[in-house]
Amino acid sequence: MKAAVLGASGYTGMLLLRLLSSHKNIESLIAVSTTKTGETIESGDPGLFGNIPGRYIGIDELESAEPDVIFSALPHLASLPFYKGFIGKAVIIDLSADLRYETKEGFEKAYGTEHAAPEFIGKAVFGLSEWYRDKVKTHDLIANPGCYPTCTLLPLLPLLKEGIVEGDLTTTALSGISGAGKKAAINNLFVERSENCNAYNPGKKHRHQSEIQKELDYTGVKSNLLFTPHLVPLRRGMFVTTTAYHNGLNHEQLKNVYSEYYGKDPFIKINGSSIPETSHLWGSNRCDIGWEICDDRVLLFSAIDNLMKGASGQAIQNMNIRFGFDETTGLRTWGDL
Ligand SMILES: NC(=O)C1=CN([C@@H]2O[C@H](COP(=O)(O)OP(=O)(O)OC[C@H]3O[C@@H](n4cnc5c(N)ncnc54)[C@H](OP(=O)(O)O)[C@@H]3O)[C@@H](O)[C@H]2O)C=CC1
Ligand SMILES: CC(=O)N[C@@H](CCC(=O)OP(=O)(O)O)C(=O)O
Repeated sequence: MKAAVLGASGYTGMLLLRLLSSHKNIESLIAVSTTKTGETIESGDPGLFGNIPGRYIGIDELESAEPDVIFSALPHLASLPFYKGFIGKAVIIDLSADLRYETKEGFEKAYGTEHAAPEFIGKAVFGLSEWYRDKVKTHDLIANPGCYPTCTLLPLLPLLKEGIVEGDLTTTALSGISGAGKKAAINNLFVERSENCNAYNPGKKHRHQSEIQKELDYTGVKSNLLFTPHLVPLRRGMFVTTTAYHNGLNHEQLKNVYSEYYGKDPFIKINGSSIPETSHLWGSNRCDIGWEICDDRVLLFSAIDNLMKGASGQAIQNMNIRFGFDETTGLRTWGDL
């Protein structure tokens, strides 16, 4: 199969190329770049050490390359103009937020800007793999979720679905700096970020509040999320703590619920009372889930690698599901030291 990556020199694009280069079902890899067209792929990512020969091509050359699957790792609204030419010809997996909302209003409210191609809204599946696996199998447009929504939703959804948790939910989320992408920004400089930690865009000021809330609402259970993201001085990694009120719960029941929902999922590790750590899963496509019951409240802990399960890894997982490959092909369940 032939795979193309748009935005190939950005963080998630680079990681997609690396992962796809050792994926047994990918015979040919096309790296599309706006800033590096014509340059060798290795010059854009010296870490590859010759694993992907060839050069970056421009977007105008993509159609003649005839890809079977296109990963778009471009900023929000940048890839929509290219969609039209590939509908019906290739499966598109978009890492941006362009197609994550089912309504134009939902997107525009969260992003404060007009949607560039509303005709595609509602045509994509929200690619939270463990929840929408059956729909991913049949869709040619797959909207990969954001990293915060992936890490927050995975522990919460089973509990809402079972009616164990409802009402006010408080989520504190910590992200590594690579979550902000490779673009140059003063706030992302080493001197600004090392030995430093702060919250940003609290509550509804962050666009992921509504991306998470809409998915919680689809369970049919009423909830009210208060979401606060933080930047922490890690290169990669995300840790989320959600506090929720429960209506009578013990450790064993919680363990049974998670086992029922995720027991067969290769990338979910049910930690129980052992609190997850980002360093345990770095480089893997895992989400580790732990918890602590405190009287009438439960603390849910979850950790992912923002560039893997939060972006490129989940995108490959979705490709595997869509094309009927083993879900773990080209991905790891173990973390690096
Ligand atoms: N970083 C993360 O943890 C996560 C990111 N995402 C989403 O994935 C997408 C890619 O993110 P990420 O790889 O981190 O971003 P980067 O900023 O690292 O890379 C984006 C790449 O897109 C290309 N590009 C094309 N047009 C533009 C433009 N107008 N402005 C800036 N870049 C442009 C550039 O590559 P080139 O010149 O090669 O075309 C650039 O390197 C985004 O939509 C992001 O929201 C989703 C989940 C997690
Ligand atoms: C640290 C940091 O800046 N994180 C990004 C989220 C990255 C991500 O997953 O989100 P999208 O795919 O929706 O861009 C932010 O807060 O906007």
